[in-house]
Amino acid sequence: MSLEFLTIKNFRNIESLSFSPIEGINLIYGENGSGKTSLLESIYYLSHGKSFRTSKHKNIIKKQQSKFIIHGKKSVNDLSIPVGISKNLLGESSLKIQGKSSQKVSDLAQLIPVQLITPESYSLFFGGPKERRKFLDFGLFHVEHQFFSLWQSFNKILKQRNALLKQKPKNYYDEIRFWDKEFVRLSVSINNLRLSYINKFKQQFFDKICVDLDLVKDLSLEFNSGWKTTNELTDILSENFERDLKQGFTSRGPHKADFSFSIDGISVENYLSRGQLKLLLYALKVTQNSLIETETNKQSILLIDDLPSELGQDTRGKVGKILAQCDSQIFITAIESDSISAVVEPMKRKLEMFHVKHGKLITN
Ligand SMILES: Nc1ncnc2c1ncn2[C@@H]1O[C@H](COP(=O)(O)OP(=O)(O)OP(=O)(O)O)[C@@H](O)[C@H]1O
Repeated sequence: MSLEFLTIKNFRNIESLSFSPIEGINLIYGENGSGKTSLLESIYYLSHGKSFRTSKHKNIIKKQQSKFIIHGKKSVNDLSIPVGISKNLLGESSLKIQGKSSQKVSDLAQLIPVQLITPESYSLFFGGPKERRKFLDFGLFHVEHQFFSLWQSFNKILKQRNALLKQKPKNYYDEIRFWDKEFVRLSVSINNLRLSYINKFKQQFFDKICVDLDLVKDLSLEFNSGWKTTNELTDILSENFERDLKQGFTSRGPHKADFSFSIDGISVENYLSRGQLKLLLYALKVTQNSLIETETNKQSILLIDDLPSELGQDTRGKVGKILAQCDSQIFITAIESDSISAVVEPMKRKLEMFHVKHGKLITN
């Protein structure tokens, strides 16, 4: 169930590169600016249909070239499924799965669950709720089949509701009241799926992934649905109607959901050190991948950019113990090939090293 082959053309500083990753740990190492992150970025692009570094496709296409191409083969139950994506300077994309053109990036995403950890990822704890919702919904997208279509339908209605609140056309009050029935129905369904996912997540996190991690001893995880669920959402929408009308958007609902971690009532971002927050982040991502793996039978992929950055030897060992808890195919970048030995040692998985220089793989 891993990515068994990858070809990249005209992506950042990579003119043409092909390689066969292994199912275990793939270490991509090389000097600053050699193309390590670009390689990870291409795998991320193949699954998400976008970059994690920029929203401008022109930045990604190799200078003086007209388009990039990423092609991969994913093994699924003894089948090798070819997948590919390309984009040109005009922003036109082409997406293929098993030789057939597709319009939906979500088909690619379903096939290849890819999560990313970068040195900046711990901002998940500091940033706004949007990032945390994205994290949660990534798991739901893979684990709960109905989630994606419910979420799409909900967003259509939310957009419509917000437009009515902003523009206030004739009869807007009756129209909003009409749409609110569906708004509430979808909100409750989405919230139920999220609650059930959070419960599974908590179990996996506390009872499996973090059993030996002192860091989480007094940790608690709180989920906020986006409205006070002890009250009916219909009543809450009515109570907030005047305020929503003034603001021009809907202030309560599953689009406002969030989760937070605290230790003895203090939020983790105000309590833990940066290294500890990074460790917690690894635990969250690994929990998510291992849940996807147990619930769906898919092998997921974990991309880790610049793993050694800011982590001491002891913490690297703890990262290794956490990573050992999932069966994901792992891609790690580092400048020095020997800098991740403390991480790899407790994982007890096969390791293959790939040396990148000037956008090319070189054999030592
Ligand atoms: N569109 C592009 N065309 C050509 N080269 C590019 C393009 N975009 C970025 N580059 C260059 O690609 C190189 C590789 O960048 P990348 O971020 O992958 O390096 P890295 O090996 O991860 O480095 P570091 O260890 O410093 O993070 C850089 O020198 C960058 O300037």
